[in-house]
Amino acid sequence: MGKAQKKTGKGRLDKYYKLAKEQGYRARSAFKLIQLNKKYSFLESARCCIDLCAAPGGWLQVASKYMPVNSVIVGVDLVPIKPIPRVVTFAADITTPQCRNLIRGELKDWKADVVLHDGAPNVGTAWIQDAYSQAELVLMSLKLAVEFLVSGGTFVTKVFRSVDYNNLIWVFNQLFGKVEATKPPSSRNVSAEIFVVCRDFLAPKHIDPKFLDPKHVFKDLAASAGTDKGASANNAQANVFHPEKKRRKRDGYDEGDYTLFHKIPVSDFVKGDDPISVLGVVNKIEFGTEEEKQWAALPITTDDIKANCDDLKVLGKGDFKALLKWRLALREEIGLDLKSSGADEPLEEAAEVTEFDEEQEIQDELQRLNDEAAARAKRERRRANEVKTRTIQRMQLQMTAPLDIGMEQIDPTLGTGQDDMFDLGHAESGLRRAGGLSKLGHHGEDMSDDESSQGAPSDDEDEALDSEEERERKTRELEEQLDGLYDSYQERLRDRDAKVRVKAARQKDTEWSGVGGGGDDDDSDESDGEGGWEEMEAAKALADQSSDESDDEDEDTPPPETSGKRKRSKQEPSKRSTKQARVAPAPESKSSRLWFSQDIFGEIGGLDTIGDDSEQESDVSMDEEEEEAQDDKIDDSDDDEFEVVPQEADDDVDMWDVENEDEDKIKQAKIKKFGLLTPEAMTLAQQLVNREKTKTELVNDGFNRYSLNSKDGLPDWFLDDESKHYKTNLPVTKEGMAALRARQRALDARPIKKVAEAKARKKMRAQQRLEKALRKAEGVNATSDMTEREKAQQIEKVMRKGLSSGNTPKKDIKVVVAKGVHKGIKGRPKGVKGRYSMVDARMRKEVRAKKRKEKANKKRSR
Ligand SMILES: C[S@@+](CC[C@H](N)C(=O)[O-])C[C@H]1O[C@@H](n2cnc3c(N)ncnc32)[C@H](O)[C@@H]1O
Repeated sequence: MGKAQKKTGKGRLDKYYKLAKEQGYRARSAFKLIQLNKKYSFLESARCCIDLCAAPGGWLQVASKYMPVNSVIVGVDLVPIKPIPRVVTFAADITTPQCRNLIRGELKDWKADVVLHDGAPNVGTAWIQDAYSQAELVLMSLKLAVEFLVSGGTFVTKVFRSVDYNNLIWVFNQLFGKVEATKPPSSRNVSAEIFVVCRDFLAPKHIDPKFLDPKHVFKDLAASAGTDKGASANNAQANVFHPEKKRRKRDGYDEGDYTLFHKIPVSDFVKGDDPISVLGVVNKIEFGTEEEKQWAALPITTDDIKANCDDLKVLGKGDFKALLKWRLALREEIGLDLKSSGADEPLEEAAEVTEFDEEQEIQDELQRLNDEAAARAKRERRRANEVKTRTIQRMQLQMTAPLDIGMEQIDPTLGTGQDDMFDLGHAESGLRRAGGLSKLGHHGEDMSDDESSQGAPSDDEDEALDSEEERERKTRELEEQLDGLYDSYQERLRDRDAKVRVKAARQKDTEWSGVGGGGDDDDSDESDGEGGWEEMEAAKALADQSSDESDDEDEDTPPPETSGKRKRSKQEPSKRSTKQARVAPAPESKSSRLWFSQDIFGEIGGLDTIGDDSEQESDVSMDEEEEEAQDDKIDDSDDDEFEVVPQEADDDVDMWDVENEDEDKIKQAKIKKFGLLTPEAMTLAQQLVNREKTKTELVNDGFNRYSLNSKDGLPDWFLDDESKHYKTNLPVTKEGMAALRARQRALDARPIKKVAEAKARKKMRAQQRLEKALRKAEGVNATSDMTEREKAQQIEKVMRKGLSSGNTPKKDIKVVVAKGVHKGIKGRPKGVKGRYSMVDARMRKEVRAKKRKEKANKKRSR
C-alpha cells in the first residue's frame, strides 16, 4: 500500500484525487482527515499526534498543516515515509512491541492528544479475511491509543462494516465518552470503510486486557447468544412488520446452513412459541403429516391461508396478520388455547393476545416514526437542494471556488442521505421548484423523482411550496440570471474569439442583403427583428404618397397587424427595446444608407431612422417637443402608423437618381465604392441594375415565413439562436458569382506589399540618379575650358548614366589559366579577345596568404 500505485481503475481518478494533486497532498485520503477534522475539530487544539499506518503521509501532511506550529507529530507505517517537515516517522509494524517502544522513545513522558489510524492490511485475499485483519488492526491501534492517549483525547480509526463492526463499537464505547461513526464525502461510496471518531478518552486506571484481545472481542461478543439471537429475532420480526423492505444478509450464511430456502411443518408454526420469527425467516409452511392435512381441511383454513403458507416471501403485512389470526383460531380449534370468550381464560393465551396487541402497537409506532423520518428527510433534502442550486449558480457566475467540495455532505449509510454537489438531478428539482423547469421543455415528465411521478405534491410539500407569486418571482429571478449569464457569455466570447469580433465588425459594415433578409445581420436584430418588411412598408407607403407610380397591388399589401404592431411598439416600448435604450445604437450599414437615400425617401427629409423603431424608442432623451416636430413632418394620413425622423442632407442622395443620364455609371461607381461582398448582394445588385427585378418583387421577397414571428418577451439568447437559423435563402446567380470571383481575382493579382515597396525603392533610386546626372550636366555646361562639342559629349555620357537602371551588366572577363602553353607568357595570350585575367593556382595561394598576414598585422598594431 505504501508504495505509489498506479490508479487506473474506473472512477479512481476522481475530484479528490485531482484536488490532492493540485494541493500537494500525497494521498487523496488526506481529504478524509480534513473532512473529519472539519466536523469534529480535533487537530487545531492538539499538541501531540500519533498517526498509525501513516504511509505515504497524506494524513501527516494534514496534521502538520492544521496542528499548532510546535506540536509533536509521529507517523508509523510498515513502509518508510518520505520526510515531512515537523514530523517524525518510523518504519514499524504497529502490532509489535518494537513499534510501541519506538513511539515511547520519541514521546518520552508526553501523552498524545490525538491518535489516528487509517490502516489497511496488506492482504487483499478474500473479503472476509481482509475485514477480519482490518478489525484486528483496529484493535491493535486501539491498544496503542489507550497507552498513549491523554485523558479526554481523541482516537480516529477506520473500520470496515463487517460482522465485527458492532463488537468494535461496543469496545470503543467502554473506553470513550463519545463514539460516532461517520463517512466523509471523500470516502468512496463503494468502499465499506467507515470512520469512527472516539472522543473523551476515559483513561480508566485499569483496562481489562480482554477489551483489546481480538480473540475475546470478536469471538466472545459475536458468540454471545443473547445478542446474536436477539439481532436475528429483530431482523425476522422486521421482515414481518416491513415485508416490503429487502434486508441484505451481509454476514453470509449461518454455520452449517448453506441454503436460502427454508420450510417448516405447520405444527411448528402453530405449536411454536415465536410465530412472528418463524414468519420472518421461513419461506414455506407445509401441511405434511396426517394431522396437518386435517387442519388444512378445516373451514378456518381458507384457500388464501394455504396460498399464504406456500410462499411467505411474497406476503404483505395483511397476509402475515391473517396467518397469525388463523394460527390463534386453529390453536383454539385443536384445544391448545381456550376460547377467548371462556370465563376462565388461561394465562398463556392472555399473554399471546397481549403480545399481539403489543406487536400491533409497536407496528403503529414504527409506522409513525417512519413517516416522520421520511418527512424530515424530504424537508432536509429540499433545503440542501436549494443551497446547492444557489451554489451552482454562484459557481457559474464565478463567485465561488470549489474549495471545500462536498464538505457539508453526510453519509447515507449513517442515515441522512448523501448528495453530490454536481448532482444534476437535484439541481433540476431545485430549478423545478423555482418554477424554472417549465422553461426547459418537457423534462419534468421524464423525471424519476417520486414527487413528480406521483403527480400531485404531497401535503408537506404543499406547505413548503411557496405561493404562486413567490414562484413567479423566482422564475423571473432565474430568467434574469440567465439573461445576465448570456450577456456575460457573449462578452467573453467577443473578448476571446477574434472571429466573433471580425464577424461583428463585418456585420456593422456589411452591405444590405435583400429586403428583410440577412437573418444574422445586426441591423435586423437592432430593429427588433421587424427588419426589412417593416422598413419596406414604411418606405412604400411614403413612396405611394409621394410618387405617381404607386400601384394598386402595393396599396393592399400592408398587413393590419404589422402597422398595429408598430403603433403599439411606439406607444408602449417592449422590454427588449427598453433594454436597447441602454446600449448605444450601432451605426447603420452603408448599404442601407445607400438604399434609403433614394429620391422617394429623400422627400421626407432623410430616413435614417425609418424602420428602426427601437432607436426611436430608445431615445430616452428625446423630448416631447422634438417628437411633435417630427410628427408634423409626417403625412397626416399616416400619422397613426409610424413616425419619421428627418435626416440631414447627404451626398448619397443622388444615388439611384432615375432622372440622371449617367445612371448606370453612377450606380457602378457607387457599387465599386461601397463594395458588394456577398454573392446574394451581388446577385441582387445585378438584377436591379439590369431591371430584372421589379419593386413589387423586391417587396414580396422581403416577406417570408419568419417575418411575422412574434418576438415579444422572448429572451435574447433565444432570439439570437433563432436568428442563426430562421433566415431565408436569397437567390444567387451564376453571373453574380462570376462577378464576385472576377473581383477576387483582381484583388489576388495585386502585388503584395513587399514587392510594391521594392518597386517604389527602385523608382526612388532612379529618380535620385537622374537628379544627380542633371546636376552634373549643369556643371559640365558651366565649365569654360571645354569646347561645345566636348561639353555635348560629356553631357550625353552623364545623362546616359543617369537614365540607366544603375545595374550595368558586368562584362565577361575571360579567365586564362597560366599553365601549359600559357605558362610564363607575358602580355595577351594568343587567341584571347576582350578582357581577360591570367590565373595561377600558386599565385592565388600566395596572394591570399599575403592578405591574411596584412590583416593580422593590422589587428596587432591596433
Ligand atoms: C490507506 S494507507 C494509509 C494512508 C495514510 N493515512 C495517508 O493519508 O497517507 C494504509 C497503510 O497502512 C499500512 N499498514 C498496514 N498494516 C500495517 C501494520 N501492521 N503496521 C503498520 N502499518 C500498516 C500500510 O502499509 C499502508 O501504508
